[in-house]
Amino acid sequence: MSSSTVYEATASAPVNIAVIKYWGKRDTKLILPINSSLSVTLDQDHLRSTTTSRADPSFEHDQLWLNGKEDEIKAGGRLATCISEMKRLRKELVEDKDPNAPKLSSYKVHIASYNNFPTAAGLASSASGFAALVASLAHLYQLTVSPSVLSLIARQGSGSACRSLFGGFVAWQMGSDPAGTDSLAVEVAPREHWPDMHALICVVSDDKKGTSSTSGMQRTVETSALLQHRIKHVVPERMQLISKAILEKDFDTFARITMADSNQFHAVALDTEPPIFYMNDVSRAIIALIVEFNRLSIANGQGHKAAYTYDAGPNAVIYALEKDIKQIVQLIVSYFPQRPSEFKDVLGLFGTASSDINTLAKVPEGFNEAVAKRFEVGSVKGLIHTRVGDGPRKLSDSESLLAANGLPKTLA
Ligand SMILES: Nc1ncnc2c1ncn2[C@@H]1O[C@H](COP(=O)(O)OP(=O)(O)OP(=O)(O)O)[C@@H](O)[C@H]1O
Ligand SMILES: C[C@@](O)(CCOP(=O)(O)OP(=O)(O)O)CC(=O)O
Repeated sequence: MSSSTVYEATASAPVNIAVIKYWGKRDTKLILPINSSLSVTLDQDHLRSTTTSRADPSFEHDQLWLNGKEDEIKAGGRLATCISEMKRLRKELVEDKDPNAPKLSSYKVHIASYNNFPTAAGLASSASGFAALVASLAHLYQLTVSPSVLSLIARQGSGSACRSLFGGFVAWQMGSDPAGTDSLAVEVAPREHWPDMHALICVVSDDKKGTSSTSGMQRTVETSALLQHRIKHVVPERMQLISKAILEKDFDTFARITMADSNQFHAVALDTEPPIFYMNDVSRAIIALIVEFNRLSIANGQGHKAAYTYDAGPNAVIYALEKDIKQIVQLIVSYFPQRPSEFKDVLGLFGTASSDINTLAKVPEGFNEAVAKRFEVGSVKGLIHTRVGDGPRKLSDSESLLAANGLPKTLA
């Protein structure tokens, strides 16, 4: 190849939201968890990180820009670890075997990434972000390795990121090797297995910056006795039961376990010294609505029709089957009126009538309206309707985020 060859690749990666939560590390440097976890990958047509990586002998440092702003790559930090691990794979798997392969592992990289949703707003941007980083470097370095191998590296960026290397329903097996070689993500089922699994994300206003997942989970490991019970006696059985429920498309069991595990995660947060609160009054009101909604559907012989889950923040993610999502949106907006412009009917749920979602507010027949008070406009500041999605995608050169001079296009 000529000296003007551009070595570059662009990839996008999805967000994932756990139904069996990862909370606690046995090794903080390698990011090895104290329990296995399981998640649903969300559709990157709606929420995604896109990353372009370029290797060039003229670059002086490894540099990364996130949403157009340079993010420092600290020596020994998570970004530096992921980049150096990917360079190591390039050298071992490609350059050491083929003397003609360009020595890309010795070049510095420029990386530009863009999240199409708010970064660090509790929407798992670190998960899609590190998965997109690893996926773009894997294409740049022409590595023919499985997503599970790449998940070993994404894990060292942010634990939950390892699950975003697959679409569909994904388990992160905790493993037992102290070096972490068996702590990786595996596919439980692809999205095509259960495509009518949908999700409604309720973005809850949150002015205060809470406790980060990284520091919060370490405090829980150090101080919570309840966490020891959870990891020994609760999670292993739940992993089995929810995997089976997914394989059998048994939504009722899936929903029961999902909600129980979210509740227990927030219980171990409360059992931490000093206690950690991630949910607020809005979060708890959404729980009350879903519990009452399920009480009705169980009474009608249909079992659970909705499952809430909360990560390290007040936002709710409600999993439900496609056929039930419309009713759930109508219920949520009757307690949490929306600014008309905020609701994006991305999946065309309401057809043309969706210009003001509030006109469609409705509670189901027999619903006990006293289970929660009605909130002000903006308490839930946005609803995102999405569904189970696929794993990282390779994008074309025309979607590159880097300009010819090696800087992000937004800056060039
Ligand atoms: N596209 C990206 N590329 C590389 N790193 C990213 C990207 N997006 C986010 N990150 C990293 O993740 C950090 C945000 O992660 P953080 O855990 O604080 O928030 P979150 O992932 O949105 O929320 P949570 O993990 O609690 O659900 C950013 O500061 C950045 O370091
Ligand atoms: C509550 C969670 O979302 C916690 C995610 O923690 P992170 O993966 O953000 O933590 P680090 O490994 O320290 O980066 C549960 C989950 O996603 O399983």
